[in-house]
Amino acid sequence: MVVNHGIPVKLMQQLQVVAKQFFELPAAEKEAVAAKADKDIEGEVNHEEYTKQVKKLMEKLLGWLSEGLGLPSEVLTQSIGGETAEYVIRFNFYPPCPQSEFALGAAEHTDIGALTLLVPNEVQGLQAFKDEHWFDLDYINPAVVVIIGDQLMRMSNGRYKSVRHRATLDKANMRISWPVFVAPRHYVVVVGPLPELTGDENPPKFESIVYKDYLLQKIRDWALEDHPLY
Ligand SMILES: O=C(O)CCC(=O)C(=O)O
Ligand SMILES: [Fe+2]
Repeated sequence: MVVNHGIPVKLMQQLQVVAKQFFELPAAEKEAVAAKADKDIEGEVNHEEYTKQVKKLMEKLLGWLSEGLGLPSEVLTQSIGGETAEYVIRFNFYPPCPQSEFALGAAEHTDIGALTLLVPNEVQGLQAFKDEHWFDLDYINPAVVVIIGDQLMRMSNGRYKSVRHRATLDKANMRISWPVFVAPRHYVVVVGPLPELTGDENPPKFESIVYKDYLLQKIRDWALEDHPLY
């Protein structure tokens, strides 16, 4: 979790307010807003500014993670395609569920991309799997949760591990989370262990493949495991 992340707290609060308003709209209006390519929402939240700040933070973290591997800071960002890397923001809405012990908001998974920055609202729900147990990630305002994804694990030849995580439902409150994912654009970038990290003593633990093929493989595996796709 990072706290001094540089994303203005006011922007994070605006996101929360607007997402809540959006969720509370009747279904038909929701569709109308979505169809208008977020125009109404854009009026109230400075999305461009938010995206710019998140990208800056993402690049800073990728820089530190590169240095953590003993490599120049730009290596990881470059390896996912530099300026061509794809940033995707998702809004997850988890309605209250009185029988929350029988359901999950998001089934367990690892994130497919390189790195995820997640901002949750104040309702606890995110859990990470470690040492054979699920742990609650406590909500810390205004922290941003950093989740290592599959591509970072593969690029680092396993030195960074992608984190299994899931989201539970709250009995009484709606939970919202805003993850921003960074990943290569599907068709062009080959992702695999960085050559600087492999050699005779460190054979590659992962195959180098085009990101799109990795995605397809993962979706196929999920389908075989009967994982819900979302
Ligand atoms: O809502 C959460 O806290 C987790 C969401 C998540 O893991 C995802 O969208 O990939
Ligand atoms: Fe996730």
